[in-house]
Amino acid sequence: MSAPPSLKSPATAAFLASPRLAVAPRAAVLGATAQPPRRLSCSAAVGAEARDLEMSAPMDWAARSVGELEQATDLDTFCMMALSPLDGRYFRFIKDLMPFFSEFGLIRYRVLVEVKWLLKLSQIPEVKEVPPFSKDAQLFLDAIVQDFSINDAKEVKQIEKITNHDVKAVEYYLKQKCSSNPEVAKVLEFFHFGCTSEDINNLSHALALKEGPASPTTLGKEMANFAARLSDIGKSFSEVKILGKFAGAVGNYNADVVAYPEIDWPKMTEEFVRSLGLEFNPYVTQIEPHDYISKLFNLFVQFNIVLTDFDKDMWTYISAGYFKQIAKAGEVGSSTMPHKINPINFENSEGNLSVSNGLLCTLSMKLPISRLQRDLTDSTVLRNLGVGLGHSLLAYKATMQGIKKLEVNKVRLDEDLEQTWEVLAEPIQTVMRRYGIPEPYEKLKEMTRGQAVTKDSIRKFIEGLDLPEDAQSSLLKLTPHSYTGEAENLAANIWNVVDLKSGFKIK
Ligand SMILES: O=C(O)C[C@H](Nc1ncnc2c1ncn2[C@@H]1O[C@H](COP(=O)(O)O)[C@@H](O)[C@H]1O)C(=O)O
Repeated sequence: MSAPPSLKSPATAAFLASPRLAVAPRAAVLGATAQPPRRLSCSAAVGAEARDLEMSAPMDWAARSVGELEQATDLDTFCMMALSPLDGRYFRFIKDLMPFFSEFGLIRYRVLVEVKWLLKLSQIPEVKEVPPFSKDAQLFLDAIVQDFSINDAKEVKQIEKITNHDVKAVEYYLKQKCSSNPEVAKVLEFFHFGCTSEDINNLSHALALKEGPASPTTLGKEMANFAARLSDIGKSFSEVKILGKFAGAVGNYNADVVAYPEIDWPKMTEEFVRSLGLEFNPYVTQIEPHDYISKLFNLFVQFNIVLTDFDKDMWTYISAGYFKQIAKAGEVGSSTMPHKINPINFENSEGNLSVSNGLLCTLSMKLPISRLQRDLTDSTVLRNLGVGLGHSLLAYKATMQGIKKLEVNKVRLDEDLEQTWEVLAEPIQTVMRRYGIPEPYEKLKEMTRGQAVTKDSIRKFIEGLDLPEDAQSSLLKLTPHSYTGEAENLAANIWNVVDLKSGFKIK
């Protein structure tokens, strides 16, 4: 790779012109393969005789598999070897998040912000050194963002190997890329003008969060209580403002003000941040303080806690037989019990919600803390935004999949209700209180204690009560099946509180 043409300092140019970081030959990296496998020995006493067991150290197969991975060009090999289950086993469920939260995504957003900032500068009359671009030059710059590919991101990574500064690498990449356009080539030094890296980074992360999180809809229409709880939290997502800063290295526009004192920088940068569709945070240090990410993730955590409660209830209903799971031909429930269909989707969801909340809590507790102007601890931590959200997305998909497989087991529900006539003790007692019959609770206790409560025993008890005729006849009509109060109406009216259209939008 040649040095970016815009680099004027001889020292920097010489540094950049120096050979690329030497990549160690594969054999050296995998040095272990070249050596004979180490032997581990241990003693084991078996009865009276003790003998040495010799085991091959795992280095040979491990190194071989890393070698295969390094040579691989197919997705299956990468998935097979991924350390994170999100990137491997569950790749197909969360791949939609990857363009936003991967290394590629971050680089692409940085390119977008740098290009848009150059375009913004060209529209500020006081910045005469960057005159408005012609239509062609604008199209050229837009195309850099629109057509930005994984190969382009790889070019940026090559530059980063030399700079060891990931944001600077993007700036050099753009300078290199734009040197072929005569109009843009004249203003290359205005890429990253007046910016600190964090001006670019915070907007990139904010855009990823704004465009990336999936929008789960309501879960379980018939589960009205959960739908209402989840929807209530869901509405709060839209109240979190995704914020951006662009105020330079200490949050005061120091360098910008010296270069162009006549410009109203807070106003100009607010316009810029808003033009990206983000809210503006004027009170910042070198970094946007990340409080909004904390708020957002705390909401995800709360949402995930309710969903965990839902998953556990569904698991319990299934195990009680209230729901059947529709079997899919070819699928195996248990390797040893052929009849079994486990509630694996709800279990997968519960597990991933737990992993997700662990990560989201860590992120939300860590990110708002940075020493003085900033420390760089957030840089590496922020690379995990997508991991936390990825486990959530995986869980939401698993719950949805679980719900799709369910079938209400009416026979089982009827059986259960038929055996629980004692539930009518509550309404009978309440009607007795209303009509002033003394000691209603005690009388029912006496009737139900130590005896099976049946349809007949309940009927006999009601007939023996001194109640107005209509109250008595409505009690006689009551069955465990019909003792459901307003449940049906409440379930039907759930759409008054659950708004599927705007429930989960993030501003
Ligand atoms: O505008 C600036 O750069 C100001 C500078 N602060 C920095 N701001 C943002 N990024 C910086 C900063 N410093 C380093 N780096 C680069 O961040 C990268 C950190 O890598 P990782 O820990 O893997 O996330 C890694 O690429 C680092 O090189 C300061 O002097 O305070």
